[in-house]
Amino acid sequence: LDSDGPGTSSGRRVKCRGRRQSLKCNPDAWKKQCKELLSLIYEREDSEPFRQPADLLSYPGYQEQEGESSESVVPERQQDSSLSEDYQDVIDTPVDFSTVKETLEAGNYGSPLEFYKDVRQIFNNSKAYTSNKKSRIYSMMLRLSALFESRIKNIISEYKSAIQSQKRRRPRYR
Ligand SMILES: O=C(NCC(F)(F)F)N1CCN(C(=O)c2ccco2)CC1
Repeated sequence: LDSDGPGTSSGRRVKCRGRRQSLKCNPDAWKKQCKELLSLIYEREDSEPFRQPADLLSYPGYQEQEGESSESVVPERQQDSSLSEDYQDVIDTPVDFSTVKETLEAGNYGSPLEFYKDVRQIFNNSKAYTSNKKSRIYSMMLRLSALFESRIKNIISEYKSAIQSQKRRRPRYR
């Protein structure tokens, strides 16, 4: 916990005095922060392979968009669109950003930690599926994962301190 500055000899956190709406104390602030983080992810071209489920046969379309030699984007295991059997064999828990977005917008995440768990599954699936650490999609995942981790850690620590300060404060009689 960062220091509260002078006047708190006990070192107790007084940052959450008064209205809960202030940024540091609102235990619901994480929802908007995660929506904003998801928008940022969608803006990045690196998220394109992860915006829809990989078991669709839309994969061949992906090569046209790339304009690069098809080897660079088609997963090493598959040079044709039969990705689905292979992908489903290898990946037990397929997840993509469209399902994460729906869950968040439906209010079906109870905390940013649940959101974090699903997004990390997207990245872990990509690590599990790739057979070549130099593949184009794998390198896209690495960049996106670095961006995500740098942003989610503050969302989670603010959430944890908001619920901590909620527990320690005197019960308020309504
Ligand atoms: O088919 C898709 N996405 C759906 C599409 F094509 F509509 F965007 N993907 C993304 C997930 N995959 C990977 O993480 C991966 C690692 C190494 C090579 O691929 C497989 C390929």
